[in-house]
Amino acid sequence: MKCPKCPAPQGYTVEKTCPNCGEKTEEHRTVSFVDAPGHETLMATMLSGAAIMDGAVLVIAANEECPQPQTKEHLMALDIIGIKNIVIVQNKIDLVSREKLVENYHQIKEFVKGTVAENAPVIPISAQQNINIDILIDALETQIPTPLHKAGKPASMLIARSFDINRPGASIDEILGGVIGGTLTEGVLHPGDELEIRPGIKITTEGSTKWVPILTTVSSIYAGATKVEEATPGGLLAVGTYLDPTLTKGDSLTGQIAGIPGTLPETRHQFVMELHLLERVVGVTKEEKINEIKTSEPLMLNIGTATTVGVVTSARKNEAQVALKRPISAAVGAMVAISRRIDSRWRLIGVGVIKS
Ligand SMILES: Nc1nc2c(ncn2[C@@H]2O[C@H](COP(=O)(O)OP(=O)(O)OP(=O)(O)O)[C@@H](O)[C@H]2O)c(=O)[nH]1
Repeated sequence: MKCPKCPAPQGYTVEKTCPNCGEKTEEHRTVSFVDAPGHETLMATMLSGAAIMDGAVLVIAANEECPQPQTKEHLMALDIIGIKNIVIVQNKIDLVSREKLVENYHQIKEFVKGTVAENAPVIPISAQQNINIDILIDALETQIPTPLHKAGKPASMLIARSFDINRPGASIDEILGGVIGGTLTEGVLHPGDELEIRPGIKITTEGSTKWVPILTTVSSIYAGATKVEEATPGGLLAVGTYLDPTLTKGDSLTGQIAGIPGTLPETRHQFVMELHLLERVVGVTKEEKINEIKTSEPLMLNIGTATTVGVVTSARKNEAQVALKRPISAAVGAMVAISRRIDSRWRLIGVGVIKS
């Protein structure tokens, strides 16, 4: 929300009235946040979220040495996935002296040198004490613009969640079918639009298996708690459909793509990707060199919101072919985050670009 009278940054507020002058605020922009995982969580969560992000806030604690292994891993992921709109937050400034703060700032600048975050602004804040949050919002506003350019294409949505129940408090006419949650990567979506979902459902008959795309119609759209008549790229949506709720139950459609029928990328059970491997494994105390990808090794692959395991069927220096355990719908040129199992955890080792 923004106050029409007070200039930014004091004008931003979550309140319906401006805390500064009492004027009624106006809705300025809807923003959704995807949290990155804590120490024990797999990188997949962060990588699958990364595909739908327009920008990133890299939070660094001012009272710790920078970089921490996890921070390194996350910056590397942003770098290779190609998220360029970044704001660095130097948090917990209430816990350190001015000298320590400056020292930590120089560590941050040294750490991001030569990376995608090299020129990102560093905003010192205290989340707990509510210091400089308005300045941070201002920085987000300029560094991460609303992705208007994506709206002029056929609607395509990456599905991050799917549910068998409607939102609590939904009216009776809305309780119709399964709900899919995610974000539009392109295009504009309205209630009443037809939707195709790919790869769809797995059907096994007489020992043979095939994946069949699902067709449905949008019944309602929510952006956060607000029912909307039009959804555009940016922000997380809950899209009501007329699907049998058993099809959307328990995140069963997570990783699939929904869009205007006939415009979605083909379903792939295997593909060849061009490889861009990192030099070293990041995020482990001893940074090991990354060896070449070998035939028969299993890899965890993140494409959009999909996570699948692929077994390498042939490998050359800059190229690998993988057979997928679970098919995906993805276009040529789509980015694949590649992880390898190292010391019982999946670790990011590079990216691939789908060739065929
Ligand atoms: N003093 C101080 N403490 C803070 C500040 N921000 C967060 N904390 C504390 O730091 C701790 C960790 O905060 P979280 O929000 O859980 O951090 P996180 O990065 O999500 O942690 P993970 O679960 O590991 O991802 C909590 O105890 C917070 O109260 C701050 O600005 N100042």
